[in-house]
Amino acid sequence: MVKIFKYLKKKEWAIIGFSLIFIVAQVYFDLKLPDYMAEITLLVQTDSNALSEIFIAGGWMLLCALLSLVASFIVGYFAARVAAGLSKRLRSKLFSKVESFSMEEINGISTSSLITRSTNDITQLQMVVAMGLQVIVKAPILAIWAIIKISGKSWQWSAATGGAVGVLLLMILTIVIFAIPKFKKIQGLTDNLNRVTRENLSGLRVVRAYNAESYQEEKFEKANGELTSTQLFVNRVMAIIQPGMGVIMSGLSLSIYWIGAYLINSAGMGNKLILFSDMVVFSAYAMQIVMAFMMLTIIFIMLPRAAVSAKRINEVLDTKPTIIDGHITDSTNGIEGELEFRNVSFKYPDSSDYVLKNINFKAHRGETVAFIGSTGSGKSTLINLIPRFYDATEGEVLVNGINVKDYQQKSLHNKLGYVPQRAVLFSGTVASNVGYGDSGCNTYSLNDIEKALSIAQASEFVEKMEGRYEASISQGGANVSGGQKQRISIARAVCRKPEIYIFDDSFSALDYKTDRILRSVLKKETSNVTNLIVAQRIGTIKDADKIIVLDEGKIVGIGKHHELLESCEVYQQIAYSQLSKEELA
Ligand SMILES: Nc1ncnc2c1ncn2[C@@H]1O[C@H](COP(=O)(O)OP(=O)(O)OP(=O)(O)O)[C@@H](O)[C@H]1O
Repeated sequence: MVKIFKYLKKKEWAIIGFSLIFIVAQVYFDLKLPDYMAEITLLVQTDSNALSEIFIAGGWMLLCALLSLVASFIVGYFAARVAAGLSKRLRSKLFSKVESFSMEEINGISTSSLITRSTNDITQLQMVVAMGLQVIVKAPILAIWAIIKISGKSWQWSAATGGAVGVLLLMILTIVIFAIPKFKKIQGLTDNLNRVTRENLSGLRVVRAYNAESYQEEKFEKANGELTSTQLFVNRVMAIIQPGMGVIMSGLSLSIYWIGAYLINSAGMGNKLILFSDMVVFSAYAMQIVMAFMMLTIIFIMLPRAAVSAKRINEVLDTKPTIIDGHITDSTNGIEGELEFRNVSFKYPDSSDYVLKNINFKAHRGETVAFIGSTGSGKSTLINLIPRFYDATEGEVLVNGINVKDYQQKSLHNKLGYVPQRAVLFSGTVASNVGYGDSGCNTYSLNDIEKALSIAQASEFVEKMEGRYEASISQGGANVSGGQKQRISIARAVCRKPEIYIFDDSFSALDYKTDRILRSVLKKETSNVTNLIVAQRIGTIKDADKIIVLDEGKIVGIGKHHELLESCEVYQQIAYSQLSKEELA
C-alpha cells in the first residue's frame, strides 16, 4: 500500500500538508463547541445573567460550527483532488505497462484481471485515499485532543469512556478477523465475473445460434452468486458496526448521566451546578472520542481491502516484461527486406513441448515466401516470432542480418507490415484504420490511404460507404463484412510501406477472384518488398518464389510449387485435396 504512495506528486504531498492545517482547524472548532455549551448551561442556570450573554455564546457556537464546516469542505475538496489525481496516474501507468507486455505476461495475468485491476482496484484505492486523508489524520488528533480536554474531570466518567472505547476496539477486532480474508476473495471473484461477462459478450452470436443462453446464464449465475454471497457475508459483518456504534454511544451517554446523577446527588449545593455543566461537557467530549474511534474503524475496514487492491496493482506495475527492447534503431549494413530463421526452436511459456523445431530458411528482398501446412503445424507461431510477440526459445530470427532482439521494438515494427489471421479494426473511420499508428515516417496523407485501399482492392466498397474514407467503423469492425475487414486490414499494412509484409492467412475471407487480383497488384506495386504469406489455399501460394511446408513444427519441404509437387509428400496431400491433377498441372 505504502509503495503506491510513491506515485503521488510533490504538489499532491504539498496539498496533503496544506490540508493538515484545515484538519487541525476543524478539530479545534469541533472541540470548542462543548466549551460554549457549558457556558450556556451555566448562564441558563444563573438568574443574574442577561439573555444577550446567552445569545453571544450561542453566536460563537454557530460561528465555530460554520468554520468547522468550511474547513471540512476544504479538506474534502483537497482529498478528492489528490485521490482522483493518483487514480488517474495509476490508470495511465497500468495502461502503458500493459502495452509493454508480451502475450506471455498478458496470458499470465489474464485480460479480465487486467481490466478489473485498471478499474475496480484503482477505485478502491481512490476511495481509501480520499477518506483516509480526512479520517486517518483527523481521528487521532480529535481523540487525543478530546482526551486532554476531559482529563482530570472525574475518574468515574473517564472509566466509563475507557470501557466504551475498549468494547469498540473489541468489536473492530472481531470484524477485521472475519472480514479481511474475504476481501482478497472478492477481487478474485470480480475478475471471474468480468471474464464470464466478456466471454459471453464476445461470443454472443455463437451463444444465440446454439441456444446456449441458459448454459451461459448458469455460468454467469455461478460467478455472480459466488461474488454476491462473499459480498453479503462481508456486508453482514459490516452491518453490525452501525447499530453496535449506536449502542456503545447511547450506553456511554447513559453511563455518564447516570454516574453524573450520583455525583450531583452526593455533592454540596454550591458544586451541583458546576458538576452538571461538567457532565454536559464531558458527555459531548466523550461522544467525540467515540466518534474518532468509529472513524478509525471505518478506515481499518477499508484499508485491508485497499491493501489487496494495491498489491494487485503493484503486481502489474512490477512485472518485468520478458520482451526487452534492444538498442538498434536501423540496420547500417545496407541490407533491406531480408529475413532469416537460424536453427529456431520454440515452445510456449506454459508448455513443455516444442511447437517449432530447428527452423532454418532465408527470405531475400523482393521474394515471396509462403508457408503451408495442416492446422496446428506452427505457421502462425513461426510468423509471430518476427514482430517479437514471443521470442524464440532457441536459435535466432534475423531481420536484415540483425537479431530481432537487438532492435528497438519500434524500429523493428516499422520494418514490418503485419496482417493478422483475424482482422482487427478499431472504432473510428476507414481512414483512421488504414492510416493507423506511427510508421516512423511522415503522417499518412489521404493520397496514401486512397492508394493503400486501392491496392488492397477495398476502394470499390469504401467508395460506396456513406462518408467514403470518413465512413465510420464500429468497434471490432462490426459494421463491415469479414472480407471487407480483411481488405482494410491489408490496406493498413500497405499504407505503412514496410520492408517485409507478413500475411498470416489474411486472404482466407476473400473470394478467389479478389484474392488473385489483390496478390497480383500487390506483387506489382511492392516488387522490392519481401512477402511472407501463410495460407491454407494452394491457389494463394502457387506462384510464390519459395514455399515452406510445415508439419508438426518441422520443415518438411522447401521449394517452388512444381518442385514440391514432385518431392514433398505433405505438399502433395494438401495440393491434391484442393485441386485436381489437371488443375495442378
Ligand atoms: N498461446 C499458446 N499457448 C500454448 N500453445 C499454443 C498457443 N498458441 C498456439 N499453440 C499451439 O501451438 C501449435 C501451433 O499453433 P499455430 O497457431 O502456430 O498453428 P497454425 O499452423 O497457424 O494453425 P492454423 O492453420 O490452424 O492457424 C498448436 O498445437 C497450438 O495448440
